Amino acid sequence: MQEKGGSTLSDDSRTKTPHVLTVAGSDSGAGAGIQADLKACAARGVYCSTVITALTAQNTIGVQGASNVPEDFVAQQLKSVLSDMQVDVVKTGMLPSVGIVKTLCRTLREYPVHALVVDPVMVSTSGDVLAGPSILSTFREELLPMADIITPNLKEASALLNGMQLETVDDMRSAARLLHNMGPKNVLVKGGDLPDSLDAVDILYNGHNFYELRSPRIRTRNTHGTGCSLASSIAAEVAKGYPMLSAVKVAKRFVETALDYSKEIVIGNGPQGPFDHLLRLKSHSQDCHRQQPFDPSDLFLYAVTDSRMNKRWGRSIVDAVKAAIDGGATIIQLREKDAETKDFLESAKACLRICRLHGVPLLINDRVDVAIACDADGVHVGQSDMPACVARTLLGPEKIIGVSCKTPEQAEQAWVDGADYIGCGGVYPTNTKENNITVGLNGLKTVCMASKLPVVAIGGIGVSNARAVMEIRTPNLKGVAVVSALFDRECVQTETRKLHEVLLGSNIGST
Ligand SMILES: Cc1ncc(COP(=O)(O)OP(=O)(O)O)c(N)n1
Ligand SMILES: Cc1ncsc1CCOP(=O)(O)O
Ligand SMILES: [Mg+2]
Repeated sequence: MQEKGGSTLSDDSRTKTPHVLTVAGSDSGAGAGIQADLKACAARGVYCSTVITALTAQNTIGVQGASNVPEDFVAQQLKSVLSDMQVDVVKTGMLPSVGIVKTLCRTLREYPVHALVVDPVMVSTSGDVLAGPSILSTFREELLPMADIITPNLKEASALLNGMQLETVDDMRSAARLLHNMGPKNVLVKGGDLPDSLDAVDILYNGHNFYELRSPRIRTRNTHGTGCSLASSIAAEVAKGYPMLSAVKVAKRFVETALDYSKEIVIGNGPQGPFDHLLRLKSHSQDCHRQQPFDPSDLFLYAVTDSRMNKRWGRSIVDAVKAAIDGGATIIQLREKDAETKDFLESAKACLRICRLHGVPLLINDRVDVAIACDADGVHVGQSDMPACVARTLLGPEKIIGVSCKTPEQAEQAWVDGADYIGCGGVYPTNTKENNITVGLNGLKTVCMASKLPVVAIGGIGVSNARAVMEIRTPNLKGVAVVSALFDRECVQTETRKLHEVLLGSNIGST
């Protein structure tokens, strides 16, 4: 690894960030090329710098135009990055001229890196030529011998082997051996285009062993950029320090997961769409998305379910949630301490559909994993649950996070951790939560005054005392959270409605 660089910090004061430099062409449609490399590296948690070799005008239909970057400007970009930025792995994609390949090889000799991943891009997935045959001999003589791995598809392997026919897995093994003789340490021949195969088969050869890497073929239109993404994901794993076989396996699993996730996304009108590296774009029907960012007035009447109570009264969680919403609940928390994870997830998905239809946010108590799995609107965590800052990292910036707090210090920490609201209590004694210390109205007031976040009061609250709670009248107190007074009753809807009226009568939520 090269050590050149201009930092004034001493080495032991720095944490090394894994860094991939991609040397490739720009794809205006952002499915492949530099753009795919950036997304793949971001998804794999690795920094990615970029040297652009060509600009292409392309979309899901094909490549409409290409313009090479002048060789000396490619050289300048390479030098800028490699002389300063502690690159671990260089990954190459579209190298459109002999001059650019030679420039790259020369610069890598001057600034050696830990590993070189070569995706010998020649033809785009749409069939357009991105690097002509004139380049083949320079690839063979200069670039391939420097590579730690090359990742040709069948067409590229065949072109590098003077048109050798590749139709079977045995052919792929022979090709891998012949390509290995050209100098790269590892060869991954990708068999995605192999005819008559149910599985996708790739062959990895390291000069000693063949590895046949099989996975189910994913039927999707959205495969544009898979080659670039696989190569940059391999580069990312190698940059993290993984050995080549592990890097290839993890990279393949990542690309397959992303392809499978993106099977149905629709971008562009052409035959080959891009896929979603960050696993975020899958379309949910309009009514399935929470429309609004968190609104503190949602805390007005906060219904918190309890599986034991619902069981006692012979109703499902879904029925309980429906009834609470019909009675006027403004936010729901599923607090299912006894449920099996699988059942909890199923119930959560069903409740989420109802909540989304009514525009009521649904949070999950304690279980960040369940919240992620069902795409709930957020979580509520206590002082001994997953820290809110960790939940925030896992859930992302848009989800709602509530934290239980009994003191101003805890409220301050919740704010620092990126929470959206705090739940303060038990205000009154409760049988719903064992060994829970009661803070009383004074404790509630102290926390509300100190908190930078909106507050919902919880613990022993019902129709008879909700008004007294709200009458502490601090601007931060936005509502009450209630379990037994709603769910340990015969008719959830009636009890919720009564509480709703009391709260409206106390005229809060408007402050
Ligand atoms: C709105 C609200 N406030 C407080 C709590 C209590 O959370 P926690 O302290 O984690 O206790 P459990 O509910 O997990 O027993 C809450 N659930 N909701
Ligand atoms: C979960 C929780 N956290 C503090 S008190 C409490 C229980 C609230 O239940 P109830 O509304 O039945 O008193
Ligand atoms: Mg908890």
